[in-house]
Amino acid sequence: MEYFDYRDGELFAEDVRASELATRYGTPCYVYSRTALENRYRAFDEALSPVPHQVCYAVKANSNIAVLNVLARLGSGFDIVSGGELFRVLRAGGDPSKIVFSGVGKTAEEMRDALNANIYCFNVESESELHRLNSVAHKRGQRARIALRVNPDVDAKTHPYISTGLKNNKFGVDIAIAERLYAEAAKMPGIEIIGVASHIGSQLLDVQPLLDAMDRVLALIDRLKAIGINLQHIDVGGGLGVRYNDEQPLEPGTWARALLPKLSGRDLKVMTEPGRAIVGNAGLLITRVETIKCNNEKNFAVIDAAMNDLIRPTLYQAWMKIVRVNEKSSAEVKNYDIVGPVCESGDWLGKDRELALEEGDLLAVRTAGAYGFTMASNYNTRPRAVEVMVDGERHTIIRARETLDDLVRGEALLP
Ligand SMILES: Cc1ncc(COP(=O)(O)O)c(C=O)c1O
Ligand SMILES: N[C@@H](CCCC[NH3+])C(=O)O
Repeated sequence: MEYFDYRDGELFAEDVRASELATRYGTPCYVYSRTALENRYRAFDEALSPVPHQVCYAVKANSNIAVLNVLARLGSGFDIVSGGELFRVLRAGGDPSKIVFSGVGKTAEEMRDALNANIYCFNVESESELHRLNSVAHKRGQRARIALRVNPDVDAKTHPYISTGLKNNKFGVDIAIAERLYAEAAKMPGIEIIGVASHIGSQLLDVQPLLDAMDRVLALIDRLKAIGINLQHIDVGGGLGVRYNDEQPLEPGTWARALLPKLSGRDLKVMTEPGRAIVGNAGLLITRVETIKCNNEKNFAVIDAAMNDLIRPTLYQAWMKIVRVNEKSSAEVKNYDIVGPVCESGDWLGKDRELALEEGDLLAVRTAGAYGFTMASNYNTRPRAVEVMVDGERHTIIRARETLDDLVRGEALLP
């Protein structure tokens, strides 16, 4: 199902004209579809329905509290990586008993906050973290429920910046030492072992690396059983990709049908942490062409969105689809680099795009719901964009555009 589709040549977000949103809220403007979010969450929930499971949406992909709230209402849990994300989930009405806390550098303060909230599980990523968590929890007279996030050393075949399950990545505990660490954890007074986790990378299109990782994790689970450590859950991570261009994404149903048979006969709850696959195609970024210019026979369309709004193209050389909001144009089709106003040559959202453009035209960057706004910055003292949620014919601001005062908040002149 398409949530952002053309009707009579005009791009709609659900039942609202994208041009109406641009006029009403200004540009650049992130727009999310509530129906898309809900349907994508349900696709994961239903795919895992044959087994006890919990979908924990990865907050980093899009952490707006309205997005989190829509998912929390459907029963979603959350995968967090910071005290800030914990705060957001709680503010959004998320259930702490469905929170898993990943991340390689949890501070003692973050651990205390998460213990205070009584989250479901810490995904421990190093030996040092295990000792720190034990000591923080024990001092409070608590036991922290943990899974070790193991690094299974499989190649997820994705961009090196978003691959996380290889030996040379900083994530997780080397699976070769996991058994020893579990045995040590079993003796720690501040630790209760409940599971195991792995997450091998993002924008995965092939199920095989996920199956390979699972085989290694299941072998570990068997070794642990042999030494008397029985786990309650396996967290298979997130990472399913979406279609930016012509990729064939791995659908939740296909993924689950490949994964679940491996678990038959095992009494394990399945946890998963999808981010991009839930929000990626639930969002787009509307932007306006400010200036058309030609340098040395190269055409540039300078838009009012920039690398500070959407850094994926320049950071990962990610190809993101850029379309006209109004398909019709009397302008000549030319080859453009679509660039922002930021003072960096790397400030581009698309290169070599064949488009008919005039100054003032509206464009939309598709599949911008994941790792879009959450990676935005204020570089060049640019206020971050407004975020809007559409639900049928309704539309609401879920984050106001930043003001100039917002940008200097907390700064001070010398006395
Ligand atoms: C531990 C963990 N879980 C879940 C995710 C979500 O990944 P994705 O958005 O690719 O589903 C990430 C990010 O890659 C992660 O590091
Ligand atoms: N930010 C990355 C994904 C990061 C995954 C985090 N573990 C992207 O936009 O593709």
